[in-house]
Amino acid sequence: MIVGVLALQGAFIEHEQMLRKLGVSTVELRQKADLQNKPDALILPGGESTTQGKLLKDLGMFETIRQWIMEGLPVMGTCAGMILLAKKLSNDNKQWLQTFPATVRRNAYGRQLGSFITRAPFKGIGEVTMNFIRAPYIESISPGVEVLAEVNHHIVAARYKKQMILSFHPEIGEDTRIHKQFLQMVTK
Ligand SMILES: NC(=O)CC[C@H](N)C(=O)O
Repeated sequence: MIVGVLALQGAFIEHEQMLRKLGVSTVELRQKADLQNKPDALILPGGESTTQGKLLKDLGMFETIRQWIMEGLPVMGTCAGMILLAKKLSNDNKQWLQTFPATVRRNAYGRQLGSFITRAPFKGIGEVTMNFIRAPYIESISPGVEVLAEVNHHIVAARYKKQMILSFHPEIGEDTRIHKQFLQMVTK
């Protein structure tokens, strides 16, 4: 299995390290030429969604990646990645790939003081540590979306078909269980 990690900006190296720990090969997607071979799954890392979205378009990568996801390529979007996948953003008039039928709020915990760590249950795993960094959360979901985790009554992780979105950063720390769950979704 080869997982493509979008490597334009943000926390992509940490995802690659997690996957390496799990014995999975990765390929960095940095430019259009990197999309010649379709990977078995995709990770859209945290970072700054506007920058990432613009780069995807400017580099001519946007349509291929959107098409791949629409065709069912499994994808995990964390933080900025969640924003890129959301069908709608409640507090931003931009929109990006729009493949995940949910409304997401950017910088939902505030811009400056919006970073924190907590522990909460994650469906199918149990309690996990969650690192929030100027994170979004999910304000509403469409039918067919499965909630995977909630913190303070806000949805912070969800799944729709082969797409998984997370408000927090599962690539921080030593816990590989969320990546493992994602890989199970890829192989099923
Ligand atoms: N850690 C993150 O990915 C933060 C996301 C960032 N606040 C954005 O709106 O793009």
